[in-house]
Amino acid sequence: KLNVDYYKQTCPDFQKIVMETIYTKQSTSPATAPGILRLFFHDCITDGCDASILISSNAYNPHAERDADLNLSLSGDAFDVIVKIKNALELACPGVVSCSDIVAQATRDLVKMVGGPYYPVRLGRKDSLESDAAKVDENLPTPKMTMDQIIEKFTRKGFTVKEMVAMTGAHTIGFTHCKEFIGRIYNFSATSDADPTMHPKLVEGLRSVCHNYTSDPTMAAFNDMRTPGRFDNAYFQNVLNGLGLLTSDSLLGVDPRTKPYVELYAKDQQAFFNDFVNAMEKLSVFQVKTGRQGEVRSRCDQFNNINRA
Ligand code: HEM
Ligand SMILES: [Ca+2]
Ligand SMILES: [Ca+2]
Repeated sequence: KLNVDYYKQTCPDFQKIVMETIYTKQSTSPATAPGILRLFFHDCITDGCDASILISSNAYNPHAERDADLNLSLSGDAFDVIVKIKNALELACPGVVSCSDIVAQATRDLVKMVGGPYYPVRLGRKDSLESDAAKVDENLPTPKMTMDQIIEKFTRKGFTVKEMVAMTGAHTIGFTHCKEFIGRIYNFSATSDADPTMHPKLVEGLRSVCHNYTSDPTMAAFNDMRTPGRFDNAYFQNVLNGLGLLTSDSLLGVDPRTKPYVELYAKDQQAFFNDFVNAMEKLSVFQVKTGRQGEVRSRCDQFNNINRA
């Protein structure tokens, strides 16, 4: 049903418009690429790649997905670039391109723009007719989960351990807010101030970044302090060197089910890119809606019937 040429007749400039808009946006706002990659993951893993995450709450639907706690830290730049692409597309070919296709295509283009691999994006998704904050927690992994719990979140949806590790290589770009790792750098345990598996230099650096995070909760650290803006395999090298930021990142380098992949990707970037591509192609078509299961929204943040609950 989905195919790469879906808009060839109906919106021939689709690819060009997405490409030009992301390029301008990323050049001025480097948080865009990591922001949209995370947004895409959160959208797809919660009932499929259907732009459910873009809906804004309103009086009829007061708890839309993006208002869930785990989605509050999604980057404003990511939502913004989607609005910009949608506006340009509505001028060129009104009512044709779905928001979910825009997110999928823009994610691929932005990953490529910051140094990541290219992969084909099949098109023809419809946008969701629901968006419910209550569905988020059960679907998303969190940094304090055990590896059993994290693996279960992914395998329940048909993703293998290898695909999970490859996709989490996304942490090679972007930021994490201090509150996500603060327990690792202060008062870790009765016997240790900091998580002993974390490199002392990283602990020191993070303490300085986060020293007043309670008064300024926007404080954040680079996920990959070595090449923070570049999509490469440095994340996996970090994980093996005690430079993983989240507890879940560090666990990937320890658990016998995930460690072999981390070791492979740390020394072979091409192996990481190949597995990332395969996993992202799979994620990109996860539970997509077609035909009457969805609609092409005219605004990405609203259902076409704005009274929809
Ligand atoms: C293994 C389970 C995972 C956990 C526990 C996890 C958790 C997190 C957390 C807590 C943050 C920081 C958010 C913030 O403070 O703003 C983050 C950031 C990020 N995550 Fe994950 N994540 C996981 C897997 C993934 C996957 C599979 C992807 C993509 C396919 C991904 C992409 C990202 C990106 C790109 C960022 C940076 C966002 C930005 O800079 O705006 N993560 N993740
Ligand atoms: Ca979704
Ligand atoms: Ca990097």
